[in-house]
Amino acid sequence: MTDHLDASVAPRELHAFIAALPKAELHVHHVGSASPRIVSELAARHPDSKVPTDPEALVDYFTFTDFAHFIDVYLSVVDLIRTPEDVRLLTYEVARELARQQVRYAELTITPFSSTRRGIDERAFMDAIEDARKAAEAEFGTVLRWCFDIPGEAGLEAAEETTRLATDDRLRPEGLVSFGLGGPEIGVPRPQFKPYFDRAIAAGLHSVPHAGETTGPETVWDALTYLRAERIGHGTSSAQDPKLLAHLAEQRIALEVCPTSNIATRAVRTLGEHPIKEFVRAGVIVTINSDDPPMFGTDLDNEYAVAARLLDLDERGLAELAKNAVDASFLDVAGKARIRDEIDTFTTAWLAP
Ligand SMILES: Nc1ncnc2c1ncn2[C@@H]1O[C@H](CCC(=O)c2cccc(C(=O)O)c2)[C@@H](O)[C@H]1O
Ligand SMILES: [Zn+2]
Repeated sequence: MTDHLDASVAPRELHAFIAALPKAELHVHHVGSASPRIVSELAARHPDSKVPTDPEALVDYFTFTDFAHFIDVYLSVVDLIRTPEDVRLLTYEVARELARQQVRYAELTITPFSSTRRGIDERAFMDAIEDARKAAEAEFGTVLRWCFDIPGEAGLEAAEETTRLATDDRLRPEGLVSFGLGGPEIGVPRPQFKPYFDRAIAAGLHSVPHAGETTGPETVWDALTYLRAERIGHGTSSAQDPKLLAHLAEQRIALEVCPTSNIATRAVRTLGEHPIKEFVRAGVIVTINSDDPPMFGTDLDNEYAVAARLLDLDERGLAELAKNAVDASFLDVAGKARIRDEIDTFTTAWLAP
């Protein structure tokens, strides 16, 4: 990423603080978190794939000309995940990477339709993610929860299948807490997904669609009105609509901001033009997230460093950002209090003379 607001300009002590700060991650995709090592290993196992087997070649492969190109490449990686064991390994390794960054709690967006339509047995899929979740919590101490998302461009068949997998009591995994909608927004109107979100919400799931990443603020309004969104994935274009910003602030609907993602997919031209500062100025709750970290050459720590630069934050400001994510999460009250306390204790100790 070449930008004059490169996160590497943040002082070294601030990087060390971020690396050790206990955090929560609310917007990170399962397949989009596959490390270069895992991607190249899977690519070598499947020589029919166009994904490079050399981790270094992946840097070029993960350079996107626009959002549509990003989704194309994303799906070529989805194609590499073919067995329940691939799913289990991927999930476990994602948790390891989150734990390395002191992530105590993460809501991982999973697209089960993409796996079941490629022939992975639905029962085996659920068992694989749950097995990895439990192992990760026991071994790394990181608590994982799932958001199942509809790949909107795949149509209402995908919506039906995702809703079924998320609401059928015999299938729905214990770790599932929310329901989302991802993929391209252009030509994929949000209102058509209302009946599916209604069913998911009735089954006790929280609504967290992507909106306003690649289209205007009207998509964010649609996500609020039709899909009853409790948080918004990205919501970048909300900055174009002061009434929307005021509404998000007043209703305490948090935005899941992923700065580097927005540059990598070319949703935003440069980091300097990213509207995160306008969100904060308008009183909107901002959380910092990594989206598809290896594909965008980033990780959650780097996103916090980017945020520190864009918002001119010191350690206390970064701790407040980390607490925003805890508060906006779907953890229970006791779970939130535990991580908030940990953040406060850590920050106080770090800043003590
Ligand atoms: N920044 C992002 N913004 C939005 N979404 C993002 C982002 N990053 C990752 N995603 C993921 O991409 C998927 C898209 C998958 C998709 O469009 C599709 C279309 C047709 C067929 C199939 C298939 O599987 O056969 C899939 C989404 O569901 C979402 O989980
Ligand atoms: Zn996303």
